Amino acid sequence: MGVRIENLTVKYGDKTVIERMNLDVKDGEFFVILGSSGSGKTTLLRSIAGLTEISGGHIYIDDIDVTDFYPSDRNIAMVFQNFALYPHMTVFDNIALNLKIKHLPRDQIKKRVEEVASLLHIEKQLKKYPKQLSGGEQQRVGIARALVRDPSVFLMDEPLSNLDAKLRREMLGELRSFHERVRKTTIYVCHDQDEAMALADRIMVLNSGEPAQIGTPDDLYIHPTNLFVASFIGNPPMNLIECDIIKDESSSEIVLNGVPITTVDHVPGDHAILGIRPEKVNISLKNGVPASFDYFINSGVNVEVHLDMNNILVRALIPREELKLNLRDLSHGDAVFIEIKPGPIYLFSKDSGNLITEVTYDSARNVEKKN
Ligand SMILES: Nc1ncnc2c1ncn2[C@@H]1O[C@H](COP(=O)(O)OP(=O)(O)OP(=O)(O)O)[C@@H](O)[C@H]1O
Repeated sequence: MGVRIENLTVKYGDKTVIERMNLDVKDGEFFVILGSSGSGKTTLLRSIAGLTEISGGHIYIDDIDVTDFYPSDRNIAMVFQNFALYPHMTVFDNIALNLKIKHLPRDQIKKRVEEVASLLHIEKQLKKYPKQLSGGEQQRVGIARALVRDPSVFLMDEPLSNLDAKLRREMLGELRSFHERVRKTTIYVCHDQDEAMALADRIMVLNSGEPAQIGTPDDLYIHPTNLFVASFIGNPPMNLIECDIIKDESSSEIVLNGVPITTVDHVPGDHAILGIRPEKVNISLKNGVPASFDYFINSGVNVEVHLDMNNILVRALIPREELKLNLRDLSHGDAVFIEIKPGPIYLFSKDSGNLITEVTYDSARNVEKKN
């Protein structure tokens, strides 16, 4: 059950966008395909829908090989970023259209349309025509038109991207709540990591048509396996700073800006990229790795402090109540120290970008100020 992709290859002319991709989306899973513009998200989704011709491989929906099926025979419902409502039909008729085509009994159609309309808070708009609705309401009608059906799979391509920030937030909650209730396999394409983290059971991060990592939002956030995912997931993004590796016979010491941070099992090379989440960085006037204060941004619950370490920006995200010093006493360029809080830190290869090791940093061994 669910959706299975085997050795999928998609080409446009002689340009290969997806090459021999394998993917298993479980039955009832909310699966998000996340990637930047041009990474192949839409191509992948349209291939599953049967709207893009594929050059090789197989696509299974509910264990049926649908590779040669027409889109209309794949039992899917799609929501696009740009969709057209029928202007001469009421909202009710727009939503009911697919059910009428299937000749469902009238009372059942009415019940289903009203349920979905209520879920998306457009129950008062059912008698109106599309042009009497705001952009956000029209978008909800487009989504309702897909949700009202009972397909094997929902395929959604950036359905919220035309909405303003507040509506988008609301709709994220509604889509997730709908999914909790129906548990229908959903494949959802977006480029926004906050949206992906909010919705997904699992996320695939796409990098130039290739899966960079597949996992739960927590997997990707806590255990990124490469620099691409580490820098893509997280807001503000993970600090990625070049460090030195000083070796003795049995172990390697990670040294940041001249200050030893921690010892790890032997790792290759003399340099690596150290990854530290901004929420694991604190600012101190006494202990830690030398840096200079740049500026801070107050975002309510947290304060985001920008620090400079040899021309590299290091962000600290500090809960306001944990702040031990008054940031307004600091001026641009003042010497401060970066303290690392207990928790995971990451070492990535400078060459391949792959994770070398993940270490649980222990503050008991916190670095001392060097004189
Ligand atoms: N019909 C087409 N003909 C030729 N090249 C195409 C076609 N559609 C997409 N491409 C190319 O394939 C690559 C992947 O495009 P795709 O639209 O799948 O990316 P995407 O991740 O969905 O991007 P976006 O977020 O901008 O929609 C891009 O380099 C794009 O230029």
